[in-house]
Amino acid sequence: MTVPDPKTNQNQNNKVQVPFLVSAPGKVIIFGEHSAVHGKPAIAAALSLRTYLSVSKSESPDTVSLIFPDINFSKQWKVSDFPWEAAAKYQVIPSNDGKLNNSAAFSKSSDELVPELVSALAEMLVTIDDPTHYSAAYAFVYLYVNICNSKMPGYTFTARSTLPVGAGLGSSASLAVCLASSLALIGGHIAPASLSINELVATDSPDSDFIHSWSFLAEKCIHGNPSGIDNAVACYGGAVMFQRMKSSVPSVRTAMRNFPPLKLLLTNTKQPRRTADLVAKVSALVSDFPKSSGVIMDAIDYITREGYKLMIRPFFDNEAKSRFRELIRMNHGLLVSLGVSHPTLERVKLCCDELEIGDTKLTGAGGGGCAITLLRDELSESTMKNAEARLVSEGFETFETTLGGKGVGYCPLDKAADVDKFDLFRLEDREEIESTVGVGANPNFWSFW
Ligand SMILES: Nc1ncnc2c1ncn2[C@@H]1O[C@H](COP(=O)(O)OP(=O)(O)OP(=O)(O)O)[C@@H](O)[C@H]1O
Ligand SMILES: C[C@@](O)(CCO)CC(=O)[O-]
Ligand SMILES: [Mg+2]
Repeated sequence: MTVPDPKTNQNQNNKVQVPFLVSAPGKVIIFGEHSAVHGKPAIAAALSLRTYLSVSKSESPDTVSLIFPDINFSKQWKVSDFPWEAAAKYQVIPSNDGKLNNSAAFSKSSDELVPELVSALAEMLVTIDDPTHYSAAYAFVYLYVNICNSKMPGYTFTARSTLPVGAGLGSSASLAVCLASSLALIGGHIAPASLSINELVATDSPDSDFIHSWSFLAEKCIHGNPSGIDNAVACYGGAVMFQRMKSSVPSVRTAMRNFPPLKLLLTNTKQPRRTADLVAKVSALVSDFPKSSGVIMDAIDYITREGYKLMIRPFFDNEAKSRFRELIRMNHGLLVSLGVSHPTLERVKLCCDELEIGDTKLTGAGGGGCAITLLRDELSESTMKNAEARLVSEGFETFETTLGGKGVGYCPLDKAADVDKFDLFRLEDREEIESTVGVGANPNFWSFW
């Protein structure tokens, strides 16, 4: 983490030049969604589908603007509308000797939202009725007052995803990581990223840890009670085994460097749902039926650990693959018993079972959203084409993606011409976003923390 000038709260070295872009990946949970919230381990990997966010100076210097076309939402505030005084009591501002002058607040704010600040921010959000809009704006204003300050000029934040939003692939966490990284850059708390796509990171950097801790709070604004797995993957990338610990003990995140090349089909049911509702539903079940639901959570725990053992074997051979598919099938059944499947997800599963292409489970919070099918090896191209055509004819959408990619990234927009060319708002669709700014199609534009 860099040390900002205490007067301006801006880092003098490596100061970011506006405009710029940041980006973070979505994720797929292989085992352990929902049980992860209740302290069990889960396994997830970063997707090549990502969220992109641009920061530019607002036309009017005292206006902060959000432009979120994927959810049909835009909003403006005046810089002076933000509750800076309330924020100052809890804000973490590193002093120039590099120590946190409010370290108690830092450790508190790094895993809990500050209730006084939440109520001070409520007034800025009163006119927003739609929960989708509300949660995205809430995450933004919470981070903005904590990470930025009243002396900074107004900026415009535009976000676009190549991920389906609210469909189980971690769109909220990838937005949370984009917000945390962009605000940390303009607040002068971190330096622009410098690692190229092929450089390996031996240990987490303080800058990525800073982004990670604030993205967790943004996820809290969106989800209520996240385990932290989604924003950890969106921030650090790769594949992980993750376990949330009891409060005050940090979560355990074990990078899985030899993640086997899984052949997955991703199917979006297009059934809308909110992770916040599904997490609350499972928590209610846990408190109504602690013993029965506890046994289900324990079974998912064993499945995840069995899956982990198979995945870290030096050879992910045919025997490992067939055991792995059994685990996928069992994990889905247990999620059904927790009440988080949906008729559309069951239709995807039925379709894949009938076509005998592999084993299917819901991924992410369920209730709609996406399913993953771990495909059998020997499937021909025409079998796969027919299967995808059948899923599409039933109203679903299939995705091709690769697993285990990079975490949060940064792309400077040096020339004025870049600003028009990379105007996220104007880009037509996922394909155009990917081909114009995408990390996959343009790896040389991007650096990573
Ligand atoms: N591109 C985006 N633009 C604006 N807001 C977004 C975007 N992506 C995600 N969000 C915010 O995140 C919310 C969706 O988060 P939610 O956790 O319900 O689904 P998810 O993250 O896609 O799935 P899961 O949590 O199961 O992986 C949206 O309602 C919106 O508030
Ligand atoms: C449902 C859940 O387990 C995964 C959502 O992607 C919630 C979480 O872990 O935060
Ligand atoms: Mg989410």
